[in-house]
Amino acid sequence: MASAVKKNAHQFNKQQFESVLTSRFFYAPAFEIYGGVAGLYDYGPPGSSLQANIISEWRKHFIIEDSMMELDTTIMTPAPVFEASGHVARFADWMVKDTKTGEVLRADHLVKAVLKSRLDGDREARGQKAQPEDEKDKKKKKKNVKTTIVKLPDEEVKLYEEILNRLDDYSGPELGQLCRQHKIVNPDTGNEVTEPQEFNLMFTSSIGPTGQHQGYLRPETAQGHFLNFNRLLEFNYNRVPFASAQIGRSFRNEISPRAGLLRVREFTMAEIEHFVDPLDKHHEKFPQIRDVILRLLTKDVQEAGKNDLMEMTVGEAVEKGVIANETLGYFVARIYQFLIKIGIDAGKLRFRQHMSNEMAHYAADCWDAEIESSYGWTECVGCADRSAYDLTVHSEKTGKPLVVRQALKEPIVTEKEVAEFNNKTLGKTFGRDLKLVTQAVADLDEEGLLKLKSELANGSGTITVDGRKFKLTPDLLTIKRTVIKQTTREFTPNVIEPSFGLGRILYMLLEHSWWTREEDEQRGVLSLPILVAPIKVLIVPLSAKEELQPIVQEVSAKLRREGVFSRVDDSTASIGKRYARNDELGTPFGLTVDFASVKNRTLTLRERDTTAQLIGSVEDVVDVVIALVRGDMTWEEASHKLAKYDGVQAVG
Ligand SMILES: Nc1ncnc2c1ncn2[C@@H]1O[C@H](COP(=O)(O)OP(=O)(O)OP(=O)(O)O)[C@@H](O)[C@H]1O
Repeated sequence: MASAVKKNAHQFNKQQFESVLTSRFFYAPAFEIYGGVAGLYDYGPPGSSLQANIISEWRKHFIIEDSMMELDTTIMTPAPVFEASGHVARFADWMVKDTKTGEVLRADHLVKAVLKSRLDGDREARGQKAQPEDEKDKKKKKKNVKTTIVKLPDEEVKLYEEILNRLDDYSGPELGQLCRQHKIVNPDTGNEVTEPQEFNLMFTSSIGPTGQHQGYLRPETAQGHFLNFNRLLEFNYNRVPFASAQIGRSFRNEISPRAGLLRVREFTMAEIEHFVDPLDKHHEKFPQIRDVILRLLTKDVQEAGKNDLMEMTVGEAVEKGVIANETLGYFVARIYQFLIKIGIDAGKLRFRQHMSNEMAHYAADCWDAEIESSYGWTECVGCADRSAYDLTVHSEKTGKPLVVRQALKEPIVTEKEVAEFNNKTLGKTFGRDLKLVTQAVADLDEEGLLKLKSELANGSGTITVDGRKFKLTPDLLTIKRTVIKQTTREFTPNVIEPSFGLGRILYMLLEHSWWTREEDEQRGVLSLPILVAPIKVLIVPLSAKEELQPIVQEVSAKLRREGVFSRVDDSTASIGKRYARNDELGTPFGLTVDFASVKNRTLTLRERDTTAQLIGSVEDVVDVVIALVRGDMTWEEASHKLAKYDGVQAVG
């Protein structure tokens, strides 16, 4: 008989949850015994295994499924790369300082926290519920922005709401003006703040012993894909579309990281760059995901100051132009499927479209997978159509073409005016200015060439370069109407970029998986899907007696051989405590080795969420648990398979 999962109905207890994550060493502040550094975390054994399992599934779901080309490019990057990409000029946030203590605050976060707290106070004064906070408001809690229950004038409420909706629009000086206009001060001290200053989030470094080559730690893995574009293209037999993928560390010197794993200074990203013909963004596997239903928060809805989600299939979203094209839609749906597969709660997942003011000028469309947690809604995956921006800027900076040359099925035949130069006479006439003159003629459009042609027919013409006039005569060049047959097409591919932050996803997954037992709210369970659970099977010998050891060894050896990650808990704690501890680690199955195991070769199998138990022979139970871990069998099927042992008693 299937047992039910009995969850405690009480509210999520964040303190209890976070203390379990630390005590079970999912992750913990790095360098703690030296006092720690904000925004740097170390993952312990369960956190590392969980991340490795998420990555393993990510590789299967994206790289293997779509035959992507995997990369591992360097973290240390010379400055010109980020000058070209725009990061040196623009990858920055605005910071302000407390005028007395010097404490550094992110300007937009400060404005948001203070105005939101005033609005919350107003809502309470009006007897309404406060708005749920989002990740960026974490500062508010830490910074003790006390919500004062005061009713505000209606026009002030409207103004604050407008400011909050358009927060991304404000420049640094405008944020400073908002602080002055609305008397926004450091909530911790009541002190005024300085004028906002721009702060680039990249960590700088220098390459080589003399320090003359400036470098940066990459803030994303993407540039490594773009710089290797020509090699990747060749690897793909000079054809698009194709995608490259990379999992690796990125670094951002966040101004004041205060939201646990959600805003850190060093983190693992998994990024895909899908290179596609700008004239053909259809995706051949789109029909496979067409019916995936998504919850979308469109830019139109947000720009109207609302929050309503639209539920529709990806097919419909692309057809109606809500999502810009099939390839972008394909990746949005694949991101959704991945997040659900690893255990993210579908009810706490939405895709939010960037509003016009958030989107980079070159981007065609951009959707963030946002996940809800006790921190509010947080972007965990960005998915953007970045058009031809990245390849174009690197090509311009280096002079190296980053383009696709494609043979045309049908050649394009056109007629146009073409200048033919007589290099001998030109060289004699113009000497060192030869290149300047020929380039200026080559740059003329059809109209310019026709004008010059008629001037030459009348004896001579002139061309002006940088204010200097050069006389051209028919012995120097002729302009002829020529038939041109174009057999290849050259274009810069567009890039669709899904960009995952693994730490954020991992934290969300932990929070969504957490609950406490009805009978005892101190007993927490992490219902991680088997697929990603750090340890799959816990082997628990009932006693420390020697006689149980051979079966413990036998079972763990068999599981090892089958590639099932198990762990023996032979500590002296009671069996209940040992199971409770492993429920907190998210271990889905337990095998109890007791004296009956020795006498009758039986094992007891326990399921984490329901605590249901099944008994059977060592062989059958081990086979069943392997099938369960591989997803080849459900618990229901396991119960049927082991039903023949009903009535067999465990010694416990
Ligand atoms: N400081 C950070 N700590 C942890 N993860 C991060 C951080 N910054 C970005 N990420 C992750 O990398 C992904 C892609 O980065 P992207 O540049 O799109 O983020 P972003 O828009 O700068 O994020 P935010 O606006 O929250 O700072 C994000 O969806 C997120 O999962």
